[in-house]
Amino acid sequence: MSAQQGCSIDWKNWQAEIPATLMFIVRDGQVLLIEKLTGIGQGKVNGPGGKIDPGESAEQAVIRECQEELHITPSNPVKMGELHFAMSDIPDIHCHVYMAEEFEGEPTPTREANPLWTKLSEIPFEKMWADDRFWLPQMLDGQKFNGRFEFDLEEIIWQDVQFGEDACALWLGCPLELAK
Ligand SMILES: Nc1[nH]c(=O)nc2c1ncn2[C@H]1C[C@H](O)[C@@H](COP(=O)(O)OP(=O)(O)OP(=O)(O)O)O1
Repeated sequence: MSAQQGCSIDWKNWQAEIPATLMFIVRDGQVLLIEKLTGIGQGKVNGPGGKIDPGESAEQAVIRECQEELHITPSNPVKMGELHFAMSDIPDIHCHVYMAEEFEGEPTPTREANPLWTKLSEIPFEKMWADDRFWLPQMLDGQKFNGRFEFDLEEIIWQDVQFGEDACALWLGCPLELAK
């Protein structure tokens, strides 16, 4: 990985085509991951989530995606981070990342996802997007973050991840949330 090279993205004026979400539910030393069966990242392990629909806030979207993908409804989601993905082969993505400790329902396999309760010490990074190892462990440790990644296909060619309260100041937010 050549993540130390210069970055070709003008992040100041960067705008993603796709606003999206991710949810990580943690309970009893385990995190609820999915094997993603459809959409962007099909075949990878990730948290449940997906695109934000027009008129939705990021929080509404992440709850809806958990309902659609796993038939569960997370309670009291906490926003933990924003991810900015400049991609080479698919549209750029701006992703809002949440954690929760409680949910209603029973995680159920669907057309879109298989639920995978995973020990926090056994997260299968080799089956996940390449960026996850640079923010997911810290987030599961309670740190908020802001991450920017430039990808060439599946490879990270530039990255910057910041943690802590300073990172929250870098969040772009969700325009629809700001408009509410
Ligand atoms: N580099 C990356 N690292 C990561 O951890 N998650 C990523 C990622 N790039 C994309 N994602 C996630 C964010 C979001 O949850 C998902 C993209 O949304 P999807 O295509 O799954 O949307 P939908 O479930 O709305 O699908 P469709 O209904 O098929 O459009 O992929």
